[in-house]
Amino acid sequence: MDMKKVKLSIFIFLLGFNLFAQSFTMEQVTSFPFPSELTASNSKDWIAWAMNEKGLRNIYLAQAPHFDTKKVTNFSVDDGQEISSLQFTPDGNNLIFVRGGEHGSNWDWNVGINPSQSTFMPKVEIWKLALVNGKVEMITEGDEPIVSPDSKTVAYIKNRQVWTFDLNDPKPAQLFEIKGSVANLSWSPSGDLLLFIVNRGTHSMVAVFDLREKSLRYLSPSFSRDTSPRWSPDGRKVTFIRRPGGKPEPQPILEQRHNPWEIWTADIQTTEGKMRWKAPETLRGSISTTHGGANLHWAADNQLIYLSYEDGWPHLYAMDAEAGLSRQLTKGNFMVEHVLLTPDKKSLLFTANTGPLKDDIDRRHIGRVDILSGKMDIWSQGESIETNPVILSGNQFLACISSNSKRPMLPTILSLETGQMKVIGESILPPDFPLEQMLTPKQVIFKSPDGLNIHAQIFEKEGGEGKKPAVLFVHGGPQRQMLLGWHYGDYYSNTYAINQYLANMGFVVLSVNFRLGIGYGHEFHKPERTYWQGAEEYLDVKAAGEYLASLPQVDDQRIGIYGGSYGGYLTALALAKDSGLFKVGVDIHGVHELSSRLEMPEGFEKAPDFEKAQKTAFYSSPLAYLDTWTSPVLFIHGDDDRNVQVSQTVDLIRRFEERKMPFEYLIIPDDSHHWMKYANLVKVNTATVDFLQKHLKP
Ligand SMILES: CSCC[C@H](NC=O)C(=O)N[C@@H](C)C(=O)O
Repeated sequence: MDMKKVKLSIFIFLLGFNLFAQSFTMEQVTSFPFPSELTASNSKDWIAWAMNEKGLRNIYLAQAPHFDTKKVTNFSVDDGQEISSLQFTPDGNNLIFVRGGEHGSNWDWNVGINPSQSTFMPKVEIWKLALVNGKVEMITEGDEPIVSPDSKTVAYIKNRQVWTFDLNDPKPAQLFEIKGSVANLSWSPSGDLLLFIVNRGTHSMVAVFDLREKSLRYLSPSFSRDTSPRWSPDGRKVTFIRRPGGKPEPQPILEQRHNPWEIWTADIQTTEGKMRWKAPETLRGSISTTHGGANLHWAADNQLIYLSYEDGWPHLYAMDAEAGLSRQLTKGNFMVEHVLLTPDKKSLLFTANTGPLKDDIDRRHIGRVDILSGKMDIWSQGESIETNPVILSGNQFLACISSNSKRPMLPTILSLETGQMKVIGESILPPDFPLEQMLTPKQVIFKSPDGLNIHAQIFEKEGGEGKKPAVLFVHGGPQRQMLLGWHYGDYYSNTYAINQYLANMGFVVLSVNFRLGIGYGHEFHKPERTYWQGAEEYLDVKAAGEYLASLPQVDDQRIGIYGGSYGGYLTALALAKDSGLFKVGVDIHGVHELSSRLEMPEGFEKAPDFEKAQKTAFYSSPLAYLDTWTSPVLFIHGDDDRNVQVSQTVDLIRRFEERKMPFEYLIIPDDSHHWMKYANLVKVNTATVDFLQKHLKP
C-alpha cells in the first residue's frame, strides 16, 4: 500500500477515534442537580425547594433580598426516596414535607419504593423541619399533608382515610371513617372545616367534615364524578368540577368525542349546588389534559378561574360566580401551564411558550394576568426557559426554576421592581459538570407526510468531517414538549443530558416533537388515529428519521433511535416497521401490546366498530411487525415500574426468544419508571449510549 493510502488510513482511523472522542463522562453530564417542589412562604420572604443531587434529595432554603442558599436537611444516601408535598406552615415557622413513594406513577404512587433493596420496604412518611432550630423529624406514615390556617394542625391521607396530628405535640389519629377513597384535602379559611373528595368508584362526591361538630356533609351529592373542590375566599361556598359518572353506552371506539365537564358551586350550609358553566360540546371543549387540568380557582371579587382548550389553546378564563358570563384572560397561539393564584387572589402567574423570539414556542417564559382588568404581561424572555413560578410574600420577588441550553434547571429570582433575574444555587452544580461543553440545540421544523409542521431540536458538534452517525430521540408521555434547553421535568432533563452526550461524541442528534405532544395547539395535541387507534404519530417519527437521512453530513446507513415509555413504544414500532431506516435502537420501558385495553364486551352490547378497533390496535403495535424487525435492540425496564407494566417488556422478550430474534436487555430490579436511584439512572444512560455507539461507530 503506498504511503498516501497509509496516511489516509491513519487519518480516517484518527478521525473515527476523534469522532467518538468524548470530552466528558456520562456520569458528569448525568450529575445535573434537579430542583422540584419550589414553594414560597405566605408570611415570610422565604422560598424552599427540594434538590436532587446525584440521588441525594435534600431541602434548600433562600431568603429575600439576598437569597443565599442554605441546605437544611442531610439525607446522604442514594436510596431513591423522593421529597414531595413541600410546604411552609402559614406562620412560616415550619416546613412540612413527604419523603418516599413514587408520586409520578400512574398507580401505587403512595406505596414505598425500594431501589436499594433495603431489608424492609421504605415507607411514605410526613416530616417536619422547624425553621427556628433546624430540627428535622419524621412525624408519621402518611401522604398529601395540608396545614391548618392557624399552623397548629396537619391533616393528611393514610390508608385512603383522613388523619390529623398537632404540630406541637404530634399524636397522629384518624379523624373519622368514611366509605371509599379520600383525596384533595383542603382547610376552610376559618380552619374549622375540612373539604375533600370521596371516590366511590362509579362516582365521587365533594364532602366537608366539621371538626367542631364532628359531623360530615356531602355538597350537592349526585351520581357524577365531582373533583377539584376549591373554597370561596369567605369560606361559605365551594366550587368544583362535575363530570359524568359510571360507564357510557358503548360508543364507536375509533371516533373522537367531546369529554363533557361543568363548573358548579355549592353552599356550605345548605349543601345546595348550582351549575355555573357547561363546557362547549366540541372536541376543543373537552376538559383539558394539560398541566393542572381545569386549573379551577376561586379568586377575589367572586371570580371563578378555569383553564379551557375551547379556542384551540390552553388558556385561562374568568367568570362571576353568581352571574356567569365567562371572560377569556389569556389569548394567543400559545399554551398556559403551571398556573398559580397569587396570595391576594387578584392575579394569576403562569408559564407560557410565547415571547418575542420566533422560536419561543419551543421555550417557556413566565406570565402574569390581572383577573379583573385582564391585563397580561410576559415577564421573562430571551434564550432561557423559566417555569413553575411562585410569588414571595412581600410581592417584590417572584421565584421560578430556569435553565438555558447549557445550564441545567436552577431556582431563579425575578425582581418585580426591576425585572432583573438572578439564578441562585449555581454553586450546587458539581465542579466537574461539563457546562462549557454543552451544545446549543437549534430549532428545526419539517413536514410530516400528511402536512403537519413537526418541531424538533437538532444537536450537532462542529467539525467531524465526512458522514456522521445520527440518533433520533423520541420523548414519552405523550403529552410532552421537548425544548431548546434543559427541561423542567427531571425525566426529560435526563434525556437532554443523554442527547448532549451523544452529540458531544459526534452523533447528529434530533429530538422530535411528534403529534400528541403539547405546546402546538389542540389539534396537534389531540389528533385522530393515534396510539392504539392507528399510530399515525409514527408518521412524524419516520419523517424525523428521513429528515436525518436527508442531511448531507449524516451517514444514512448509521441512524439509531431511542426513547422511553411512549417513546419506547415508538422506538419499537420504528425498529419493527423500518429497520431499513433505523439501524439500531434502545427501547426503555416501552409499551408494546395495545389490544388488551379494549374491554371485551359482556353480553350483547359492544361498540359498533369493536372488531375494527381490535384489528387497528393490533396493527398499531410493534407486535404486528416482528417479521420485519431486523435491527439490534436493547430493552430496558425497571421491574417496579408503576407507569408502564414491566410485563410489556417481559412479554415482548418472550416473543423474541421464541422467534430466536437477537436482543440485549437490562432489567433494573426494584426501580420504577423514573430511575429513583441515581446509580440506576447512570447505569441506564450508559447502557443506552454504549449500545448505540457499539452499532453505529465507524
Ligand atoms: C400511554 S403509555 C404510558 C407512557 C407513560 N405515560 C405516563 O405514565 C410515559 O410516557 N411516561 C413518562 C416518560 C412521561 O409521562 O413522559
